[in-house]
Amino acid sequence: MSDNTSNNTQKVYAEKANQRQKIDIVFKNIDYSVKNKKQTRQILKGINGICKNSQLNAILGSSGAGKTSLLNILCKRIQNKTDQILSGEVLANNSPYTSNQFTQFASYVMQDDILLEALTVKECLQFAVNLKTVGNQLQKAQKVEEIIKILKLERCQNTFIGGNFIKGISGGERKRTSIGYELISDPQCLFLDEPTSGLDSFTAYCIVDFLRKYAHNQNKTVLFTIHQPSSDIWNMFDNVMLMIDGQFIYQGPGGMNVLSYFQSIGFKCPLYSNPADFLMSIMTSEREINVKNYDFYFLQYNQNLKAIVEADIKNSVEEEIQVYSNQTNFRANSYYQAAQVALRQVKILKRNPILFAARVIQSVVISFFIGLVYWQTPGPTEHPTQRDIDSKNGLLYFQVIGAFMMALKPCILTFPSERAVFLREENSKLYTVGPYFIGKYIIDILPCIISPALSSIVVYWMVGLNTDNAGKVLFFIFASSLQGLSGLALGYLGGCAFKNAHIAVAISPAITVPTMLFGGYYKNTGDYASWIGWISYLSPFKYSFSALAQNEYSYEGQNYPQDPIKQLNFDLDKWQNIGCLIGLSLGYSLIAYFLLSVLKKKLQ
Ligand SMILES: Nc1ncnc2c1ncn2[C@@H]1O[C@H](COP(=O)(O)OP(=O)(O)OP(=O)(O)O)[C@@H](O)[C@H]1O
Repeated sequence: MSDNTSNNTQKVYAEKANQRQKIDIVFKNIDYSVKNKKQTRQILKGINGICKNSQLNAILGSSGAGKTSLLNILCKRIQNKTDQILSGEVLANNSPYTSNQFTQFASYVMQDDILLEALTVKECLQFAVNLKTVGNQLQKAQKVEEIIKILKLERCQNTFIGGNFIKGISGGERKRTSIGYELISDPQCLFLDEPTSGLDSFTAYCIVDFLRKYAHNQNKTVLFTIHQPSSDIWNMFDNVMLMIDGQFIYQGPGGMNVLSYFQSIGFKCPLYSNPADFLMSIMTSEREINVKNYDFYFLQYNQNLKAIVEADIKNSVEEEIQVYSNQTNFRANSYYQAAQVALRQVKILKRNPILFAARVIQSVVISFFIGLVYWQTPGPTEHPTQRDIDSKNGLLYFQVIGAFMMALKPCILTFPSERAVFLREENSKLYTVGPYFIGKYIIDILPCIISPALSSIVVYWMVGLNTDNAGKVLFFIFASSLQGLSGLALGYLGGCAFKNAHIAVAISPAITVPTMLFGGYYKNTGDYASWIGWISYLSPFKYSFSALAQNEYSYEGQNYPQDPIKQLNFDLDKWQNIGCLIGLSLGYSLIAYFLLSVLKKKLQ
């Protein structure tokens, strides 16, 4: 970015900053414990503190000290529950806030950069701008440009985020994109969990430098946890909190002040040491001598610093937070949210043409082989034997399984990874569950319909199925496509229920195999034991097999002497089966939607 542009951007922000409200975040007597079957473990032990506006506030501490827990509590990600006991007060300008209110004045950049790999940096930011800001397309595009410039993402703005399948941007660029995502709503407070982890020292410096300017020039409150900052980064902190074992041993101005304090209590930093390294060396629980000193640190903190922190808390800003009353925080309507999610899903589909083509080619090739195996199976006018009818039943059931599996597998494999993106975006209030679900579902339907439709056409003509009228062919395609949708619905259900794709894939046969067994092909529908036969009503295979069989076996002229429909013992006509299939798919989709809603609540 040229210096001129940078200066102009800074000027605009400085002007805006004068009109913005300052927010101090205060926490009092925070006690946090987690319970498991065996024990209760206290993670934060009655701590008080303040994160001042217009300052860069950093939390440092030994591993497992409770830094992320504190951050999560301030960001309202941890609530009081049976296995998590939380007490104390968290205040913004001296008022408590809810998780929803938090998103109106603050944003949280989590440690993991959860972004969709098939989108470019610019598209990611554009998506967030569309859903989080008001204005016309031009203004929104300008906002994206602005964020890209501020975060120095110009060079990689059109590069894919990347991941397992697509080569993408670097770790530092990912982190800056994640920060950009949260900056879109121009929050007054920004919380970040280890924003420099895994980055080289220069990239880490650039990120902290940006955060410092952001806090200073725009009166923002910035708080983050950090491990092993370099001396350059250390010198940028305005306010430092040092934490050990759920308690503070220092809280106050950064830089030399911290070292002076520790020198005053008998711990002098060697002349050429990095201050952060020195502090870590006296805090880490790996050294026995440190652990012995912990009580001394706590005592000194209580005697020398606690009162100062409490005085700071008393003097913190008390003005009522304006965003609550101004309603400046924008949220797009549900239709717009669904449309944006759908458009993004189209992009993702288009970015994976090989995957899409593979699905189509696979279904055509498999259908071709099915066609060869069942080539011109005799119809009612060709003196069919019982074996011919059995073969045709096999073909119809195979068609039903194929349509189902081709929709289920890709969905169950990809949904768990997109679930993390959903949770992050939902928590950032980009959209609600309903519009997300509908927007994604509408687009995911397309490949699930196209593959069975193509496969139906190939199979139909090669096998020589019922050609009484065009309606028969169309019905076959329609029923096969609907069966694909039921596979998609069960795929969503599995994907929503399990966090990990491997677990979802491993467990899915536990649902699909029983429903397959009760589809009416492997055992006659009239022969199931009554205590277990009810499972057949939950089987999409039963309805689609029955619909296809009734479509096939009802000829206008001469019919099969054996009456295959009677043999199969189906009790519903073909349209009733279609109705049940639609109902079942909707039911599975609703359960998936419900699971997604529960999941969302869990994260908050
Ligand atoms: N929900 C939980 N259940 C059980 N233990 C937990 C839970 N949350 C946190 N802990 C434990 O509490 C301690 C503090 O965790 P936290 O993530 O806050 O530490 P941290 O200071 O951020 O550590 P690090 O720097 O290593 O990330 C850890 O020992 C962690 O294992």
